[in-house]
Amino acid sequence: MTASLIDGKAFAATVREHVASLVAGVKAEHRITPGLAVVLVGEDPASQVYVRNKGIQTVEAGMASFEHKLPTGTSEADLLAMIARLNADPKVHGILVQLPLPGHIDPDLVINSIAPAKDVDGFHVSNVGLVSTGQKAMVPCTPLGCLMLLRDHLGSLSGLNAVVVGRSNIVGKPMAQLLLKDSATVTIAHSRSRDLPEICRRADILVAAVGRPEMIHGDWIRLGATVIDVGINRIERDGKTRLVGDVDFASTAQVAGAITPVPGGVGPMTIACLLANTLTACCRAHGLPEPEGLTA
Ligand SMILES: NC(=O)C1=CN([C@@H]2O[C@H](COP(=O)(O)OP(=O)(O)OC[C@H]3O[C@@H](n4cnc5c(N)ncnc54)[C@H](OP(=O)(O)O)[C@@H]3O)[C@@H](O)[C@H]2O)C=CC1
Ligand SMILES: Nc1nc(=O)c2c([nH]1)NC[C@@H]1CN(c3ccc(C(=O)N[C@@H](CCC(=O)O)C(=O)O)cc3)C=[N+]21
Repeated sequence: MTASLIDGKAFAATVREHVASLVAGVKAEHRITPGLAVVLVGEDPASQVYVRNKGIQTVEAGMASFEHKLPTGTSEADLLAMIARLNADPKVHGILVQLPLPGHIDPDLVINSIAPAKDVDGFHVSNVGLVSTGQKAMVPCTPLGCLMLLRDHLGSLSGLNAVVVGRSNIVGKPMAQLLLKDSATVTIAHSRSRDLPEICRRADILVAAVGRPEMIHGDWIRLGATVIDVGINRIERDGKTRLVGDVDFASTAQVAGAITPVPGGVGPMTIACLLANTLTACCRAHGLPEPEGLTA
């Protein structure tokens, strides 16, 4: 069997177009421009690339982009003060603080200082609680993007065995919550799990969010499974720098029914969902009808 490709890049483009057309409507009818503030502390080159891409795509969708680049040595107090200003700024509907933060700053403290209604990453404890109890929330962008791809590919997830490899607060745990909400039977595996290949072989849906290049092999995959590869790993091969996922694409594509590529899979969906969340936050802030089809 040869897997079909789940084209996240193309799907993300349709999500961004949908967002852009709704943004145009909000601007024309209500004279409101949705705004996203992105805060980057430090010089991490990968983070700089992501932040630049987010800024470009925000503007392309017709929204306002506010980028705040702070030096590595910025104190926690100064960062908290900046977030307080953004919380109070009516032009800012969404706030994203790029992770990871430098070691002297407590990420939980920073994330929980963002106004929950502006927390477009969905990382604030109150959004975590709202998602896990199935209430209206800001849903984390990467898991939301994965869910959109899965629903588009499979229709219903009800009753399917889903295995999430990875239990981070930003990907694994919220992914598991969303799969559970869609009535999948969910297993969360991690570095202490025994016999990971055997656990993965039970999966109708396998979501890999590990951060280990090409760790998951084709012989761990159930025939016909749907594989979502969240991993973004930069490696050296044949003297070139390449981007690979947490799944060994070549061997997995022989067995799976469908698979997301890296690049061009989950990554572009993450940014599309960030734009969608910013529009949703803007509509909620102004009492406008909730945009349809953009959240979980
Ligand atoms: N496409 C996108 O938009 C995004 C991609 N990513 C990528 O996704 C990947 C995961 O990110 P993130 O969740 O932040 O990473 P973290 O490092 O926070 O979490 C990794 C998880 O994988 C588990 N793990 C590590 N090694 C193993 C192993 N050998 N076997 C089983 N489980 C293991 C860890 O287990 P334990 O808890 O026991 O340590 C942990 O739960 C990375 O490649 C990252 O770059 C992240 C965010 C967005
Ligand atoms: N507060 C916060 N929120 C995040 O959502 C967040 C974060 N911090 N820190 C880092 C991770 C990582 N992340 C990615 C987003 C897009 C791509 C993406 O678009 N990737 C392209 C390729 C990009 C390239 O070539 O480097 C692709 O997969 O096709 C990847 C990774 C968001 N993250």
